[in-house]
Amino acid sequence: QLSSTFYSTTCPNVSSIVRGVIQQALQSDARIAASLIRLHFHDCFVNGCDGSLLLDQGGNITLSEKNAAPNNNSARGFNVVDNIKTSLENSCPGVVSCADILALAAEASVSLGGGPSWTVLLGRRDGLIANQSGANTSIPAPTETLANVTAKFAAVGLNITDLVALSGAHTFGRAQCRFFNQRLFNFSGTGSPDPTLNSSYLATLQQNCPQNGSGNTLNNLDPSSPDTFDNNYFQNLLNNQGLLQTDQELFSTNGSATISIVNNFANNQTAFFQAFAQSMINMGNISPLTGSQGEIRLDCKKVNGS
Ligand code: HEM
Ligand SMILES: [Ca+2]
Repeated sequence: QLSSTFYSTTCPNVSSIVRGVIQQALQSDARIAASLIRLHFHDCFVNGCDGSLLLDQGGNITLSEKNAAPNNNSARGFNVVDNIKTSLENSCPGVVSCADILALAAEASVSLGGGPSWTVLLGRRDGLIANQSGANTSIPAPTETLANVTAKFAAVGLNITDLVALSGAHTFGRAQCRFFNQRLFNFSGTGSPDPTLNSSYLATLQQNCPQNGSGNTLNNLDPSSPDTFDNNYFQNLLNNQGLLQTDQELFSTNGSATISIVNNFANNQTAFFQAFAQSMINMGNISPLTGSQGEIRLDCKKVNGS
């Protein structure tokens, strides 16, 4: 059972310390807020929100989550998590878990980006293991069908409103060409691009991600406001300007119950912000370790004593 007051006597300034480090990091990296919220997502979908994503490979950690396909050369921001941890160890030694740092960093990142604030529930403890195969199977891939992605959310207790709201995190941050270039030239062996791609947006993307070009080139997930947390992502979907296949599918899958949710969020930013905050709380509640389970890691990259 998580609680909003978990650190109120042991680390009363925890939220402002987390926020301060992120604010500092944003000065030199406009993308870092997006990168940090993604870490919380990739942590929570694998063994619950237990900081398992943060463990480096080595010693008893034979196969890290960092090295799993959805994270390798993709998940970033680990150095900022370490800076937050160092700052917290200076103020409240041995008290705040790395799993809670990710939950707090996600909220601060959204709010600093112009999005909603919410009360973060706290008291998660850090796990002792990583689950690389779990990361490979439980985190949705951008080429999956909507039915598959929906099933992966349902597997952790999240419904289609959560799926649509949380996909709205693609209102900021970047994606490498390799995650969507299957849409640009020969979609599903048709010899043509994905028909749900807006034609001028398609031309831009083909230019930035040419055939035989580097798959690592970065693109804004939300071309209309790349670093701002707003509802433009949903307006983009209405214009066939979703970057990932899984983004556009939320609106372009015939008969899907997600369509009316996208329409609502595109027309009503307040409704999106409210739903997003609730869905972040729902995601943060996925199977936390509490009480005497796990530990409070002293270094987010390593299990204590290893
Ligand atoms: C619905 C299924 C989802 C899929 C298939 C998906 C897939 C992806 C992919 C492929 C990238 C680009 C990574 C790269 O280029 O290295 C990305 C980036 C991102 N994702 Fe998702 N994602 C999903 C849901 C979510 C959720 C639930 C959140 C958070 C609540 C989220 C937040 C982000 C953010 C903020 C970025 C940009 C990160 C950065 O710039 O470093 N995504 N996602
Ligand atoms: Ca945006």
